Amino acid sequence: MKVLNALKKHNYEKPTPIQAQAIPAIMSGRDLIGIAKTGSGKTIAFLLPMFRHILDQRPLEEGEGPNAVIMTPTRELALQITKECKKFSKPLGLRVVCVYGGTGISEQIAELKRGAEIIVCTPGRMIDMLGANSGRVTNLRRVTYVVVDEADRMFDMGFEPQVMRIVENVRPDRQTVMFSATFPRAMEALARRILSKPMEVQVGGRSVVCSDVEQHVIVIEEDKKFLKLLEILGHYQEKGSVIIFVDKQEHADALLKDLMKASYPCMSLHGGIDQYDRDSIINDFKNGACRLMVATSVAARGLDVKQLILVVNYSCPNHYEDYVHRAGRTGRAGNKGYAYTFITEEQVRYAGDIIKALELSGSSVPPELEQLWGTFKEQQKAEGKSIKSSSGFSGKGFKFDETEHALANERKKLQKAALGLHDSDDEDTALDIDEQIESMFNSKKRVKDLSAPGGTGAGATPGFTGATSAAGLAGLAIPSAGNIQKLEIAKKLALKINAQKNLGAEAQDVMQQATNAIMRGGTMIAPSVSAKTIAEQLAEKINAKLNYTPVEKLEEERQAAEQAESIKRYEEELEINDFPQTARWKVTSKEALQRIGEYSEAAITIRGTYFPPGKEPKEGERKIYLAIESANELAVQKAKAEITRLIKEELIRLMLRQVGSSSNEYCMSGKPLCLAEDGRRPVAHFDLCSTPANKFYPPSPPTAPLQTSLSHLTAPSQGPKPAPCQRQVAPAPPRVPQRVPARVSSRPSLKASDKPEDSKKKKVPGRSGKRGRPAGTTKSAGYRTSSGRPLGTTRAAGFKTSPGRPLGTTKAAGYKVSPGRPPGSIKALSRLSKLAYGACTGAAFPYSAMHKAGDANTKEQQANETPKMALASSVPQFLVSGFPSARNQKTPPPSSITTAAPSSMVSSGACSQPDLCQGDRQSDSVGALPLHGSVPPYS
Ligand SMILES: Nc1ncnc2c1ncn2[C@@H]1O[C@H](COP(=O)(O)OP(=O)(O)OP(=O)(O)O)[C@@H](O)[C@H]1O
Repeated sequence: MKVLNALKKHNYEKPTPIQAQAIPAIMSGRDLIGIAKTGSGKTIAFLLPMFRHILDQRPLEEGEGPNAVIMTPTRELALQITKECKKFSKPLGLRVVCVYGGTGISEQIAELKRGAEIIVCTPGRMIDMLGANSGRVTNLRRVTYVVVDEADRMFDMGFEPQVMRIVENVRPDRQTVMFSATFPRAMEALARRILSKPMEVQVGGRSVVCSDVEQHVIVIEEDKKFLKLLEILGHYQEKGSVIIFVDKQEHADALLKDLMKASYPCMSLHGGIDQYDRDSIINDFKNGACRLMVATSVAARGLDVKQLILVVNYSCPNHYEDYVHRAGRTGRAGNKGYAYTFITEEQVRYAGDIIKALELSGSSVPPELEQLWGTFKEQQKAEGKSIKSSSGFSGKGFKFDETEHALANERKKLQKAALGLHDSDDEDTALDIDEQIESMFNSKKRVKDLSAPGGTGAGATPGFTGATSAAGLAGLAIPSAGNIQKLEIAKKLALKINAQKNLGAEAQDVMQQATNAIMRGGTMIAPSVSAKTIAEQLAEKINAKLNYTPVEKLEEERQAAEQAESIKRYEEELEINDFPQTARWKVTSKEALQRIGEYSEAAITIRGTYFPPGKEPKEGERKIYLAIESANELAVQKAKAEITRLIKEELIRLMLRQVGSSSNEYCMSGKPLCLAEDGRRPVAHFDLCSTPANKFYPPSPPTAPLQTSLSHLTAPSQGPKPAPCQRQVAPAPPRVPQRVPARVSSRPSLKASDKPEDSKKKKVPGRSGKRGRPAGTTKSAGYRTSSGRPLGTTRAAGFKTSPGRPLGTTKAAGYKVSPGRPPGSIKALSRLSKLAYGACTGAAFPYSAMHKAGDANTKEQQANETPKMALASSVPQFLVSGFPSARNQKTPPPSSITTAAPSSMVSSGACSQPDLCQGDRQSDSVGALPLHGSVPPYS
């Protein structure tokens, strides 16, 4: 009833087609992929079933995390969904928190601590939150409903590792739903890994421009574009709001200035703008305070502005999906809209996608565009080149310009490598990393057999013999401290066998006599053989001939095998000395060791000494290594796999950073990114995982091309020493050898240079304060507030400036620059680095470790936390009206609902990527349940 009232209040009179079909399907408890055109109301389609789902759960208790998590690719979209969600959550008494990057984390932490049933988030900040305050801010233990909005984008470059990391830490029998207007098949296959037997609801075409959008494409010369824009604006501006899309941040700022000069008040929105300003720009645009906005594709998805009448693609979109989403900012919720696209002859390679979009949506293709494309195709054919579709998801990623495109490709390859997904063309990258890690580990394995004094060390390697290897009985004649313990065990075994056989001392067998001799410390003499032993041996011979095994012997063998098994010890050593410092930190910190130990149930110790590059250990010394030990071979393998994963993740992060630095990247001083003296980038630079203040190093020599080999990360630099940097205030940390105690269990005592960054709290004198505040000044010293406003002024007082924008200037004056970045400089590469960040933080909470870390009742608790399915009877009547049989049917009936191929179909060739389609979860009871059933408890 409360939902119904809210629907009425916001004039939602009847469900849109996607809502009518997706809502009952989700309420039946199934995982779902929902595809429908832009502006068709997908948000409500996943929100309404979510409220029902949450209301069926027991209330949250103190310290418990949310019931539902909604993930989106952009901050603006996260805010928009939160707003939409609040329309319903307030009357229902549910709490929503929006967790997104670029803004103060403390407010979000405070909100989360108060408790929230729903979190709407961007994945990167969500990972931060999960790791914050040792997981005490929020957790995923109560999450049973997960939404991935704009799912294709979320599984495109950049977000996938983060999304996966979050989803993998939610209980496996969760309900997961995904929505988008575009969903290329390749992306869908990837996304299906987190779904369980999903239904697919597709309304209209798969990736088609909404039919309410009238599309126009104009082939035009670059220098005539602005005049044409003014002509179009003159026609449409007074009818509603207008958004103009450009390809780059600097183009957005330049066009903004030109439009201001032409007396069009406008704003610009792009990734280089401070998040506080981005939020207020969106607000102003949505409420009509400003009706003209120049934006990059950051505003292409999800943005819902009711009165938006016109979209102008001032720069031609460089992939199909981008075109569909940009055009979809208008013509929403049944309203009419217009989209104009400028394309120059130089951009002819994008013409194919535009033609495809026009054709699929039933619009006419202008003859000059067709002609341009035809000529291009012929040219390509003559040159023997093939023409590919520039879908954003066929390995090309989300392009800004050619350089960024190349960098994005490299990033994508590395991310795929991290996830173990290989394309034919990037297979070598993944293999390279795995092989190189394995070879750098220089792994040494051994199995210690402690079941008998003469036990052999299987797979023993040089340097591993000694106590455990049986060097013959003669070798055992001088018992060492090590073998006394083992001999003791052997003795007990022998005594036990004798007791079972009821043999006297005179009937001791050969081994027992040998043991006694050893324990006495003397040399072994020839064993005396009793008549009973001889009789037994004879009996054994007869039994062997008759192929008969006495029952007692069988039992005895079983017990012996059990005993032997229980005292086997598996060991493996992984050398980590030559990995980059941060990679070593990742696996040697106290928390990491503890976590890996808990997860794998193996003991991990740090041994040896760190040797810097070029130094070799002397005799008797060993380079730093991790020793994994367990009585269970599987535990050792698990620990090794986790260590490898952590190292790989860190190496990939470092390589991604290298990708970012292989172009003009700006450090906070506004100068090109500086490298450390050894040619590496300063560790803390853009590294949001580490807490120390930013380091400033001398400007780099010309950047080297990207290398996917690990050698450049580990080998010392040969390059010339760069000139001193004006802002250099903190020298690179000295690389000194350090000794690590021979056996350190969970608390390694590492020296400063090998300690995790966050443990170094020392402030370097003279280092600048936060947000570019000069050292020594504080906020209260009147310098400025955290958002760049002079102290004492309020936003309302008209001082709402971004950091760096001169006071009194307006956003529209084009001064909106991020701190330290010169106006007009692009920040896309730092954004790439930030995206890479997910690869580094997310590892902190493997599912099992997280659940183990909780209290002892975790499993019991989880069993009680069964996600109950929402009942179809709760579907608001108005929603069901367009869908009358929804209440009584087990599966939604309309023919437009296509149920996704079950695994059996997949394996029979229904899908080209069966391995991906089958998903990780083999069995899922949710999908198989009838409409009114309930999900079995998770245990
Ligand atoms: N049943 C309904 N009746 C009327 N308006 C609706 C209904 N459902 C949603 N809307 C409105 O339609 C607009 C578009 O909805 P929404 O943003 O959910 O679309 P979308 O499909 O998610 O679009 P995109 O693919 O661009 O993200 C919103 O303004 C929303 O309030």
